[in-house]
Amino acid sequence: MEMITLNEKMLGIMKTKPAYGAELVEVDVPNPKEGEVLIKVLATSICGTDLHIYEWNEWAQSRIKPPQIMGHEVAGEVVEVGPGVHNLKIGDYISAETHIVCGECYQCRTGNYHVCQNTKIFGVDSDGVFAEYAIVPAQNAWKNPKNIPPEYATLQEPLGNAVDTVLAGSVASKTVLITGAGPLGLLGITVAKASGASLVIVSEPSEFRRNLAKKVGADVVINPMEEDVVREVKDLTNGNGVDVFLEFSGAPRALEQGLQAVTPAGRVSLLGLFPKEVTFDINNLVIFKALEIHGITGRHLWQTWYTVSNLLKSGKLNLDPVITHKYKGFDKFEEAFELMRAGKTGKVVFIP
Ligand SMILES: NC(=O)c1ccc[n+]([C@@H]2O[C@H](COP(=O)([O-])OP(=O)(O)OC[C@H]3O[C@@H](n4cnc5c(N)ncnc54)[C@H](O)[C@@H]3O)[C@@H](O)[C@H]2O)c1
Ligand SMILES: C[C@@H](O)[C@H](N)C(=O)O
Ligand SMILES: [Zn+2]
Ligand SMILES: [Zn+2]
Repeated sequence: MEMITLNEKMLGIMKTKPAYGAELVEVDVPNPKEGEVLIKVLATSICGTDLHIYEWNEWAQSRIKPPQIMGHEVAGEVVEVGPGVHNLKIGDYISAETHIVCGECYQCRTGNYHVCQNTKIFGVDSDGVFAEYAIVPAQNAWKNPKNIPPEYATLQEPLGNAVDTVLAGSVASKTVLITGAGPLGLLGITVAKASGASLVIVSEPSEFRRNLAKKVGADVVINPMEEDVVREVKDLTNGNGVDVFLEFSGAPRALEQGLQAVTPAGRVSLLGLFPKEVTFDINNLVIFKALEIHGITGRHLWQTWYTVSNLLKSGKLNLDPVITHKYKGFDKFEEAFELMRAGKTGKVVFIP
């Protein structure tokens, strides 16, 4: 095993108890076991899932077992390599695919790792990366080029969600409606523009996020609380409706409007998670329109990481306006979570 001298203690944001919030605690720097590496965290970002864990919603109560270090989006440098790791060495810069798949179930053995029946999520089902150091399973590491800024490299995992949604079909030269300009919708906008969409229309109730959507590259923004989304979309597309509808909000009304606004035989990709069952006119809005509909979950693992990495290297992604908050250290983590809760952020990044 390769080793270098490290601090013995580290600061980390820990879900210490089954209740609202989290605590900044000092804990031992962990040791990598068989098949694992220890990284020094260079940047880490907050995902909506971390917010749910922070808020301790129903899903978090059923899944998370405190005490646990939170966080799963990361860019780091390998500082210690555990036994049996041959693909990584000290000094490598890595990020992490968060879905740990079994490789043995029907889906894995037929190439559908993104829906592995035994998926464990790193940072959700195990300690995560909101800390100065973190353990990453070597099989889930993605090697980063050294010239990618850590605050971009940490966004690759959620960028993968956006890539799978936007690029589940072609967008080149097409007209696109995106509903929801939260952190993921914002990433979706830049992926769609970088991939050649001719017109990106964004529906988002929050003025703050509509402004961000504009800065990221949306051609037109609509406030669905005050404007008629379907009429606006039809007016902008010669009455035809958009070629592609990408749902990033999880709002039932947005789903219905998008299905109305997409052109017959158009493509629909659904990433947003709805709070409960949704009712809509499936005959007229899906079947008679002959829509192509995709459910999107996670990423198509490495295939998606290659696409994300190529997009980053192309320099075509406009990520700076998406990163609205950058914190040095974790001291102000409560402020960061509360701002995110209030919808007053794009992506929030910590530089430990
Ligand atoms: N399928 C997956 O694998 C996966 C992975 C990660 C996140 N998600 C889901 O993706 C969605 C987006 O994630 P996020 O972090 O950006 O969430 P978010 O909650 O920050 O963003 C949702 C946005 O939708 C907007 N919105 C609300 N009602 C709307 C309406 N009627 N029309 C248009 N927009 C509306 C909100 O104002 C908000 O800005 C969430 O539902 C999240 O749970 C899915
Ligand atoms: C865990 C979840 O937040 C993660 N971003 C995913 O892609 O599945
Ligand atoms: Zn996440
Ligand atoms: Zn599997």
